[in-house]
Amino acid sequence: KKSRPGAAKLPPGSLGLPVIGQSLDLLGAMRANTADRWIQDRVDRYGPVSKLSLFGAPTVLLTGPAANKFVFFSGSLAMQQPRSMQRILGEKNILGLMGADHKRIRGALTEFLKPDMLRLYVGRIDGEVRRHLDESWAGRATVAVMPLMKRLTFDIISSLLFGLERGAVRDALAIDFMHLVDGTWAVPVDLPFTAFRRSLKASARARRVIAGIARETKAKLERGEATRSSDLIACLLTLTDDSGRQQLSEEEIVDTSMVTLMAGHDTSSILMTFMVRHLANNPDALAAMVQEHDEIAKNKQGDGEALTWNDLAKMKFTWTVAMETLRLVPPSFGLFRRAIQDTEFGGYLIPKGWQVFLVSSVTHMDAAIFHEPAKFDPSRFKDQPSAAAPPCSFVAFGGGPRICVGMEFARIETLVTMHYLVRQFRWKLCCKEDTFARDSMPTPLHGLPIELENRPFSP
Ligand code: HEM
Repeated sequence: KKSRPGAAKLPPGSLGLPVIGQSLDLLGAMRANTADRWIQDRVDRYGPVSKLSLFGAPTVLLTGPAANKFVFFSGSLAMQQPRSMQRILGEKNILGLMGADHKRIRGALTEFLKPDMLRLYVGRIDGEVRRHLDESWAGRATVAVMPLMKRLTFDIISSLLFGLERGAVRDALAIDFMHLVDGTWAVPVDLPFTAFRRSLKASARARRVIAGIARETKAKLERGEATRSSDLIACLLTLTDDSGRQQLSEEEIVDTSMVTLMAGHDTSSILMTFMVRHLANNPDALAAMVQEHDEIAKNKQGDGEALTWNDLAKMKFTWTVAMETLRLVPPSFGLFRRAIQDTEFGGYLIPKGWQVFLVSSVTHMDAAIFHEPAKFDPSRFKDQPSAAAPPCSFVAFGGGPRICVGMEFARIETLVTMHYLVRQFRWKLCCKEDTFARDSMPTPLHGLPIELENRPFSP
């Protein structure tokens, strides 16, 4: 029998110091890469549901597959994005929307990010990856992987979003986005010389550029020089409601583009960076990947022929390497929600207005779900690539109605990049320490410098 909300009691734990709570402790642990331990210690002490306070709000910390399912599907929880993020990405950005508004914008994004549409863009991604490797990797003795991957994923997403080719506009936008990301987790006080002020300025510049591109694209569509499948912005501009009116306002189109630019390059660059690191430490996995990609290359007409959708379908082992990398180093450490009404989980009350903080690492490192969880072992995802584990156990992309809408896109760009990387190069890590800071995304020491060599022999 379901108990009446209000009958349950608050979870165990302490709310800590006023205002500060445990935020500084947690942020410190994230920077020292001991946050997984920090969370596990709390779970050992209080169980999978406990209270604390983070970023100025009383918070319930949740971990484990049942908690994941609750957070992904509960109607009592709303998305919680930091105020700083909302100011920077725009008031109408999808992360802040709920109900019908969320559905409409998510529907518009899905129109563009669905496999049927994405298969048209494999060639364009292929071109971006090859050019990037030729210009920034080939012939160098050492490179820092993370900044290069950030630039590559930024170039790919801006090409697909706006058809924005290389050049001064794209370079300026890339720099604005670097500043913009710095302020998304800042205290949202607009004062001179703060990261937040710099971020807001970068955001305003980026928005002007995007609004300009939207106007140009609209004119091109009217003149018949662009079609709905030209790029995301053309796709958003051509969506109409039942009465034939444009579905999204200009503000919504700009905000949606801002989120997609940010969400669409920061996370996947981390995945690719950590794949490079894991492959350097795991020669067997690298050898299996090389075999997979050599096999695909054999069926191509010379070096010039771009990869196709069918080639990507053959990169099964490579995707297990990506999944295993995401399990060990999920780009988002945790997801935030807010209770919009009193609700209950695991016999405890989550009062209206409280924050919920869902941490994925406890699930990903649970030995009952993933045998020998500390071991890098792509084969655990072999038989059921997307669900080797029980439901809601692999949560790097979230789940439920707000599961990452760019998952398929991330898969494509990762597979294309890895194909050319393992075909062309061999590498060694320059830093032996296997550690990274979480800031809030995983950041390897010095951007992961590697020694690079051309692959001695490509069959
Ligand atoms: C390895 C790469 C990626 C990872 C690990 C990742 C992870 C996630 C996660 C965990 C969420 C859910 C957040 C939550 O529930 O609080 C999410 C949502 C989202 N992601 Fe991704 N993401 C990746 C790549 C991308 C790409 C390439 C795009 C765009 C092209 C993208 C766009 C989005 C958007 C727009 C949402 C919000 C969806 C909504 O609220 O309905 N992501 N992502």
